[in-house]
Amino acid sequence: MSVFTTVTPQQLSEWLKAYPLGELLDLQGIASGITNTNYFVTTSTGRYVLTLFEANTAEELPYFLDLMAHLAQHQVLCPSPVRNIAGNSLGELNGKPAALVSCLKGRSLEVPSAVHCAEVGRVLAAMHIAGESFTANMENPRGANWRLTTGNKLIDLLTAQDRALLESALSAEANQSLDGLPQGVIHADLFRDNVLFDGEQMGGVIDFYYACNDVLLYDVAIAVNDWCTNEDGSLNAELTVALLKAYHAVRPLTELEHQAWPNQLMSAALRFWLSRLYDFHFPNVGELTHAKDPAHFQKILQKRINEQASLATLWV
Ligand SMILES: Nc1ncnc2c1ncn2[C@@H]1O[C@H](COP(=O)(O)OP(=O)(O)OP(=O)(O)O)[C@@H](O)[C@H]1O
Ligand SMILES: N[C@@H](CCO)C(=O)O
Repeated sequence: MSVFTTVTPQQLSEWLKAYPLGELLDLQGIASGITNTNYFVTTSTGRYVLTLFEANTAEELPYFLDLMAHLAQHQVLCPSPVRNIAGNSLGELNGKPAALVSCLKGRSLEVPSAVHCAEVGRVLAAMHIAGESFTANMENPRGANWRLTTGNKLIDLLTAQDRALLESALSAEANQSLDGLPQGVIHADLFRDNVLFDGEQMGGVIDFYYACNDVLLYDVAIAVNDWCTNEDGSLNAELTVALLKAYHAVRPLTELEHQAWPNQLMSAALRFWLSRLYDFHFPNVGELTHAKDPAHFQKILQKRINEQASLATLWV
């Protein structure tokens, strides 16, 4: 269930007096999502999504809301935050930071086709290009330093096999050079549950709350590891090439990026294995987010390490 903080129609009608959105017609809690409270809101001017932020503080949120506004202004398919009459897109409702954004069409997919993967590649490249003119900066909270310190916190809790896997991933990270790889604003969590599709038509990308500055190819690797992976953790060649080709058509990938591709796939798998392991071993009492299965990313990481040589052949 994803209404952690209840909002009544009366409370929302009162709150909406600060917004140029007309009269409240309907309010429906959204069942999916695991971190925040989300509602579909219909007013006399349209349909919106209301989010009450359960994890982020009011100080952290302007970067993400400003980024979404910037990307939407640059025709990237993503929610556009609604400003209130005073010009603010971040407010407070029932004690939580709260924002209204435009409602996108569609729903998330579990089993994408090559057409869907190509759409994801295209929108990701468009996002990376539009991000070039976004001036605010955010260090990656799950970047290489975090991966190293988190790996060190976890290592003694792992089985011998997992410890060996972690050691080889961390040592591959320490030996890779990121020099010359294009950097910029990345989404950093472009999984299937963060993209909405209406048939083959993309509604847009949601959930920008891990966005930050980092290597652009790393963002592509995060998406490929989720969108283009077979049951056994190996890469699906057709889906991978579809995503990469569509991306390349919008932002051409370089030879240096080709060389870095196997390692970036490995780093992206390591990041999510570690965050899932961390949530499993150190559950945050009182936090609403539910731990996801670390074994899924253990399998993907193992494949990315075992198949380094063949990964380079899946390219544009
Ligand atoms: N702008 C939007 N337009 C349409 N639907 C949206 C929008 N934002 C969110 N949703 C719907 O709400 C659901 C929950 O949103 P989301 O996945 O962002 O939840 P969360 O709890 O905030 O984050 P997460 O579950 O990733 O931790 C989505 O699956 C989608 O169906
Ligand atoms: N997409 C992440 C959770 C949100 O960051 C995962 O699947 O582990």
